[in-house]
Amino acid sequence: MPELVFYSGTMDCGKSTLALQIEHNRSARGLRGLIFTRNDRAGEGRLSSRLGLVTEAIEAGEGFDFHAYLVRHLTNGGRADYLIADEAQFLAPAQVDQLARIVDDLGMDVFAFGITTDFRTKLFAGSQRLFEQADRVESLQVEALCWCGARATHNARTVDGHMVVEGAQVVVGDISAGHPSGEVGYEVLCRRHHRRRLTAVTAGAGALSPEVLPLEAPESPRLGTAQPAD
Ligand SMILES: Nc1ncnc2c1ncn2[C@@H]1O[C@H](COP(=O)(O)OP(=O)(O)O)[C@@H](O)[C@H]1O
Ligand SMILES: Cc1cn([C@H]2C[C@H](O)[C@@H](COP(=O)(O)O)O2)c(=O)[nH]c1=O
Repeated sequence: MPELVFYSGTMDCGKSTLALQIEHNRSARGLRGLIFTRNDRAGEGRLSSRLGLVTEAIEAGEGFDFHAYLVRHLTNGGRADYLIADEAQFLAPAQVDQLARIVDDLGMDVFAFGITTDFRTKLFAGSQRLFEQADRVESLQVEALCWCGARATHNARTVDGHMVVEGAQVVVGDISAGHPSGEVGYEVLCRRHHRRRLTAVTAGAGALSPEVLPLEAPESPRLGTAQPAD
């Protein structure tokens, strides 16, 4: 049975890498896929992984109709055995419904990849609809880690390494400690540190270190940083 599968997680947990692996394995066996994305960091019409791999993709912007595109493609003699949609959190609910229709009416597997929640811990509309419509929701096996060593479950938006909680939901960007001054970046955190707005910079943690473990211990006063109230 064809399926709509949603691979969901935080930023930097390997979603795009997995999308490229699925594409590689299937095309190596003679299957033909169509690859879609929206707002990839590498630019329009690109699906890129932090491991350095990148492939061309069809940009599924606002108003793009997946079902109509597929029907046109097939009517014109094109072939498609499966479909990949990266950055699916940015899709509109109606576009996710089109993906579900492709599975049901055209009999194709659809693999969607996206982050679950935004920097304010709210579900993206595309992700919410995927949770509602997917046959399966899968977590990635490689866990992204918070600076404290715990599994990262939340995405923080940062400016100069400090977590911010105001701003537009969509700001394309990357996780990195080295953003130029004032530029928006992202950092993955555990819930505990997201709640306290404690990033690696504000916690004074350069790299994951045994000194910040065990996780149960209170944030060390050694760090000397003020902790925002809950
Ligand atoms: N230099 C590196 N060496 C090995 N693995 C890396 C390197 N840089 C990134 N990665 C891996 O790539 C993952 C991010 O992959 P990516 O597909 O770009 O994530 P996502 O699409 O979920 O944001 C990281 O979790 C890490 O496992
Ligand atoms: C948390 C959050 C993220 N984004 C953007 C930042 C990136 O461009 C993508 C996620 O890409 P990844 O391949 O999963 O790293 O989403 C955003 O616009 N708003 C947010 O709140």
